[in-house]
Amino acid sequence: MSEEINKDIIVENPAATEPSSEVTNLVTKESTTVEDRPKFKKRIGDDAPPPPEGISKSKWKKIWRRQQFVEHKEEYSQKRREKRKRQKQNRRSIIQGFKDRGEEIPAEYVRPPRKNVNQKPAGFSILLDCGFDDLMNEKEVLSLSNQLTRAYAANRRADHYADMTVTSFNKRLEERFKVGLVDSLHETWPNFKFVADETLITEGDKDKMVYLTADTEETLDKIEAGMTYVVGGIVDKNRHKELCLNKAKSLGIPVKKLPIDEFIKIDGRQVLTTTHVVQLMLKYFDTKDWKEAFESVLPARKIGLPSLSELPVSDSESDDEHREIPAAARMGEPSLKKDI
Ligand SMILES: C[S@@+](CC[C@H](N)C(=O)[O-])C[C@H]1O[C@@H](n2cnc3c(N)ncnc32)[C@H](O)[C@@H]1O
Repeated sequence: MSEEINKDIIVENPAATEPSSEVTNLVTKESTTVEDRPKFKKRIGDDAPPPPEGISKSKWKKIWRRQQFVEHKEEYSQKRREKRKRQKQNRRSIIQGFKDRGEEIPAEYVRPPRKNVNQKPAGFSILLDCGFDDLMNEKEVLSLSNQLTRAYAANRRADHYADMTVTSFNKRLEERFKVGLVDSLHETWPNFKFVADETLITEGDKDKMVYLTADTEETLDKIEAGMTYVVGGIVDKNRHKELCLNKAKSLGIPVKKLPIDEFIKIDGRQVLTTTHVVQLMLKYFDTKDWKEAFESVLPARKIGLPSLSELPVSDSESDDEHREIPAAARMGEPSLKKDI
């Protein structure tokens, strides 16, 4: 099980200390007594014992968290299932309440459809260059396969769909789809092909191609019909610096980065996940507004807004549905925080 899932598990902290004044201000002005104050959720690892000598506090937290997760895996899964069930029931009863009162169901309770029936072709192509199998470990290949399924889902929902192809679909990535993801029926996905080689990249018309990479000063201003955009299909925690830049250079393909600085301030590195890049391109093409695309696709924490776990929560489970979270998360897609 990935650390990603581990980190997302939050446990009630019965012995929670009083919230800081900064956080309290965010909560509610009426909360004056301790009993009134909303409960705070605490992440596993926050209550780790003091670190052994020679290990930093943050590293120790990670080790502790992983250990706790392994030991209590089944218990956590069970809690998660129960919580999801309660949330579902809660949501259903709220919706039923609106129906019973003959009121319109508010937008936040209406789930976006899984596929967009009014889609139009965008006229541009995306090549997901997955020729980096040898540079990933098993977990990263698995993560990449999940990212591809999310890229496909995004392409199904967008108002304009791109023509997408996964290249170098061989080795472990192919194996993963043929075994673990066999039920996804990937071979039947519309507008989403899988090819074993990379001739579409190596022999494509370079004048109509852009290889996207964070490692360049050239900025991509707009997404244009008729163009082919290559996005690196790799999860490497940026171990392999300038990998795609160098590949593009060696093939004579122009490189460009997303116009992040022009529109938002990103906390940390500007290397995004493959899926986020695809989602951003689709969103931009639909809206022609980079700011909106960045704000709706990237996780709040990444662009300097409070993340889910930092926000105070009330007793009501349904409050989870009202927090400020990116569109992708609102659609029930897992965070890609650790997936780059
Ligand atoms: C996780 S990154 C891969 C990082 C890898 N070390 C590299 O050298 O590109 C996945 C892909 O998303 C695209 N990408 C990530 N951040 C980007 C950015 N800021 N601008 C343009 N493309 C980006 C690139 O195509 C990149 O190969």
